[in-house]
Amino acid sequence: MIEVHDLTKRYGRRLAVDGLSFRVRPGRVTGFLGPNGAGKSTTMRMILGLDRPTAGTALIDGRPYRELAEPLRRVGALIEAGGAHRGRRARHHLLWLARSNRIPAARVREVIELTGLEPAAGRRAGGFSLGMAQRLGIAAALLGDPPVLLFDEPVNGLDPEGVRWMRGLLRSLAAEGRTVLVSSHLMAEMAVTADHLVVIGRGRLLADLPKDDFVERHCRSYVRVRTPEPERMLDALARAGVAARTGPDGALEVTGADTAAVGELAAAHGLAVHEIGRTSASLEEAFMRITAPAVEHSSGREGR
Ligand SMILES: Nc1ncnc2c1ncn2[C@@H]1O[C@H](COP(=O)(O)OP(=O)(O)OP(=O)(O)O)[C@@H](O)[C@H]1O
Repeated sequence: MIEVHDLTKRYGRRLAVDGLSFRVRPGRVTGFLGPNGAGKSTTMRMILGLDRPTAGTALIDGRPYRELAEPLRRVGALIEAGGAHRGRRARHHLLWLARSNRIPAARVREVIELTGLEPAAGRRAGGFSLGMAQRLGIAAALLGDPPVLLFDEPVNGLDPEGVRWMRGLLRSLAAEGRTVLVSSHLMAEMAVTADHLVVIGRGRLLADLPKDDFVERHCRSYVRVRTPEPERMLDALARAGVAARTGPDGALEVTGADTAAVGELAAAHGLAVHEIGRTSASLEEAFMRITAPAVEHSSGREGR
């Protein structure tokens, strides 16, 4: 488990992380979401002891990172692709890491297999594609078989096959009962990968809830209906006491009535219907709506 309590980081006049508190539980993928500059990387760096908090605490299984004995066996992280010396061959990099952390060499073979790194294991890390560098970074993170894993924007720059592989890996690590925290600035990506969402903006917590609850709470569901006589349709709906509004493309968005009721109302008024169906606002729209104030505030204050 990861516990962040009142975590704050100030860089000069800029508050990168501002009194953040949340928990990351085992057995599920927790998506750590926020627009660019929201403070995700800074938070992860503080959890990993790479940055010192201005205030507050970040604990892994009840202890700060610096107090963990054999940290590679407690927590693994992919913070930036690779991390290996460019001239060093991938297998040698992993063997060196294993040796310096008293991890048996047999585990190196296992993580190479697990990450699909075999074809590149004998090559120098400097010539790696981003996809291979990511796999090497993940192999290193998994070396100590840690119960807690952090990934900072792991799908950035990956091709579709790499993205699919990464999603599967994150899900299987969580299914094994590990604590998995994954940052992203793309809601659509977390929608397919995460079970739980922690959303931040401008260093502050905006939402912390199961993904399904997020969808239910923020993704308004409505009946979309297109008719050549929208004004008459709006009038009929209003007289029936059903809320509706005109959407951006001219179709009507009706809430509080199901498809059948809307269709029957149209028929009763002799209105032609060209299109009708239930739809819901996308997760991406909901994410933009929630984080928009933080983004606007940020560009206003920082003059970016
Ligand atoms: N070492 C640093 N010195 C000064 N300011 C920093 C430093 N690191 C981060 N910041 C600032 O802190 C804020 C949060 O940055 P951070 O990288 O944590 O955000 P992020 O959510 O990870 O964004 P991104 O997705 O763009 O990486 C930004 O305004 C950034 O410019």
